Amino acid sequence: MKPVRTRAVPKKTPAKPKSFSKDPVQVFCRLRPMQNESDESCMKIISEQSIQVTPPDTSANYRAGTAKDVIYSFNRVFDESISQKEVFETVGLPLVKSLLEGRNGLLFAYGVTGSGKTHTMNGEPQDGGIMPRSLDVIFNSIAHFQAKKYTFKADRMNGFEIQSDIDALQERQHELMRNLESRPIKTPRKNSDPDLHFRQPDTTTLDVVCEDNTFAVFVTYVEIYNNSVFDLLEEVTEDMLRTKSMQMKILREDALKNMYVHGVTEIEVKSPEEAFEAFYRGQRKKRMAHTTLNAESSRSHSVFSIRLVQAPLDHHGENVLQEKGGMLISQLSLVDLAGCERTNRTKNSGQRLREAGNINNSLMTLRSCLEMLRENQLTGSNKMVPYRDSKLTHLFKSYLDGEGEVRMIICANPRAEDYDETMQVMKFAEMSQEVQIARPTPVRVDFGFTPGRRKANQVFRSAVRQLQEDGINSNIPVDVDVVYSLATDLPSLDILGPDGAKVISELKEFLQERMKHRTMLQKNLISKQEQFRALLAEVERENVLSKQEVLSIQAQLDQERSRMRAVQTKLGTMERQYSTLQRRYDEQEQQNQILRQEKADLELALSQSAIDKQKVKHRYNAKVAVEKEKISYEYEKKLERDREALRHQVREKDEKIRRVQRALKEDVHVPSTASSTNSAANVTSKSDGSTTQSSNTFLLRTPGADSRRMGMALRNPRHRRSRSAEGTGKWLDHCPATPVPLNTVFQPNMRKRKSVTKLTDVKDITKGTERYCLTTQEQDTDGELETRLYKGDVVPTCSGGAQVIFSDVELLKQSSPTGNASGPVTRKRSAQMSGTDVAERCSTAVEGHGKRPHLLTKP
Ligand SMILES: Nc1ncnc2c1ncn2[C@@H]1O[C@H](COP(=O)(O)OP(=O)(O)OP(=O)(O)O)[C@@H](O)[C@H]1O
Repeated sequence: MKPVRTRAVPKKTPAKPKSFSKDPVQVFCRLRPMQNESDESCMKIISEQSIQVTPPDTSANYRAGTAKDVIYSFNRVFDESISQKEVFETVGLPLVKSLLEGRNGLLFAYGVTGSGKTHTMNGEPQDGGIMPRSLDVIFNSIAHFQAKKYTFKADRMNGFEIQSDIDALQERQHELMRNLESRPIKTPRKNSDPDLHFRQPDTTTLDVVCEDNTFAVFVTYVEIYNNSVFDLLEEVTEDMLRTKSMQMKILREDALKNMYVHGVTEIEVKSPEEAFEAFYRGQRKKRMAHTTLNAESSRSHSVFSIRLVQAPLDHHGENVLQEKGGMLISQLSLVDLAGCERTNRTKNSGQRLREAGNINNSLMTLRSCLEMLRENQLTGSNKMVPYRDSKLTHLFKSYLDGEGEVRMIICANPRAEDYDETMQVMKFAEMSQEVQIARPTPVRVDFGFTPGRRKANQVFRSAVRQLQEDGINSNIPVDVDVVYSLATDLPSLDILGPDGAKVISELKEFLQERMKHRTMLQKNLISKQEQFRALLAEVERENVLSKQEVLSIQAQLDQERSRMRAVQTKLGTMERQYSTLQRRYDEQEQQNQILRQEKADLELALSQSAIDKQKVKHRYNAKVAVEKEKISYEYEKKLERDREALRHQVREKDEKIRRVQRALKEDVHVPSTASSTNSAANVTSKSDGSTTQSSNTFLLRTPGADSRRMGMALRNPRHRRSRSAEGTGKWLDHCPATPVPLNTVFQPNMRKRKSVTKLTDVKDITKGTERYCLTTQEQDTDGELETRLYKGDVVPTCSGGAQVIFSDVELLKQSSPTGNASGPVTRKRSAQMSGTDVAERCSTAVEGHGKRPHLLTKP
């Protein structure tokens, strides 16, 4: 059977002017069931459209004393027992219908964290949410009208191109080869991934599609995380997946002022299952996290977009018309917003806290945009709406500012703990209902083709097939072209009888009909010409816009290239600097290594030498102790011997004296034999009173025998002054207050000195004094005067005082010429002072004399 040949004149509907009719944002509210039976509810549904919220005792309102019941009204309120299907039919299905009819739609799921947004949007495989049901309905509705894959191809500027059958076929073959050759990188399945085998598809079919069109479905899935857009369907390497370093996407505006994600992966799907496969692939990359309030909380806003592309079939009702103008693109965006949350409840920190901050900020911007839109619409003002403050609002600018059907489903958890946050959500939702959005008006171009041509073609083809099967020649041409003719053929003009007038009137009628028809065709032609001109103008406009866009993209590209070059140069410089620094660091590290080694060696040597020193010290201490003992023993013995000798001498002297006395008694005049025995003898007085002395003799006043008579020592050229105190330093001469005059030249030679008899001021010893001399005088065992000079160096101490380190003892001793053959004065020097004696003297010296200094008894 030949398809119906119509006489329809091809009409092209001119582009409709922008619709000025507006619809408010439709808002629905869904309560989720309580988790625990013991939880207190703060919400009560009072009608299909209204809900009452009562502040619990724990709420901020209650505490502030401003608590009161509030009733909120929405397009519909769903209670806890509502089914997913019912929610879909009320909220989602009208949007799917609009999509199939070529209108754009946007659905937000908004609410506090854990209130059931994801549950409402996605649901479970057994009981799907709005998204899977929408896909089911779309594919059910276009099932028989789908275009072959790759008939439509995304042009990456938010538009589509129609490919020829051959190109589409080639692409299909390439895809097949690709799939055979390489296994695509698959994101690992999570345990939480649903098993689609148990899926219960929605069987609803909408009978609104234009049957003479062909359809294709494309899906994109993006997330807005920390105010950046990421493509969840982008093919990523395993590394990128592991490190979650996906590339950020930018938002752009197309020629028709629609916002889109530049370079987003748009996948053509031929069945709901293919769409789910893509969705769950993206879902695995979506940022989810466990929080206090939700075990699987979305940390980003996710946008799953379904784009439906439809284009009319040609006049045969068989192939897609290769006219870009006939294409109609509609989009449904399903947005699962991340839940608003108060950080003091979630106890989030670190990355979770930053995410929560970004989520709350973007939701706040959405709120501000809708508030500003409402204000502009109510007051007629034209304040700037801050779409660009957040990627979320920027992406949906074309809906809010332009055309589209916007709906919002508020998910609420009725438990009392969520009251404060839920109130904010409710207020925002109620306010949103006052925002008006322009009603979308799909522009369909009428090419004047016969409606129902697809069906006619199908019937015709099946008839041809049937004829062929029956063996009948079925080469029947198909022609459904529009017929342009003035009318049917002229009626017969032969006037054969008296009824010629009738023929003439018929002819007249025919001609009038023809003239009418001609006028109609002329009008039609004129209107077609106008439409064509308008179409041409539109095409030209699009062309100009495209050229402008190309130019701007070109300029951007150039800019990007030059920026990239600059960055590369900088990178090169940085790399060089880095390698120099790295080299220096390595050298330094080597140096440090060597120094550390040397330090370790030195420390080892030091500890070894300390051990050696300790050993030597022990050895010498032992030796010194032995020597000391030995010397002291010998000294004791010698002392004993000396005493014995002295006693012997004393006895002899006594004996001599007694003999002298006896002799004196016996004989009063005694010759000058006493000169050899008298210690004060052999001094002759001169007439001028000066004293002279024979060589090698002294006139000495000993404190013992001669009592305390003073006299000048005779000078003996053989004797020099003591050199023991020579030197440049300043001396502190510490001598007794009343020294026994020695009458000797053997005085210490202190050029610079300060004499003290008592050390009362520490400054005496600390200020400028370098050397110290302590003079003591005492009697020896023979009763002779023994003068000792203890000399030492003054060394400052760290506490600001001074200490004296004795280094020398000088002994000045005199004895009677008769009692000691070795001479009248014996000078001994000793550097061997007992440590304890020196310390005693030293402390006495430094602290000052409280009493007379001790006299040393040891030589
Ligand atoms: N209406 C409901 N019926 C049954 N279970 C529900 C319902 N709403 C939510 N739930 C359950 O509550 C839990 C949290 O829900 P969901 O993940 O959808 O919350 P959300 O609002 O998306 O949270 P977030 O903003 O943190 O991502 C899930 O286990 C979900 O199955």
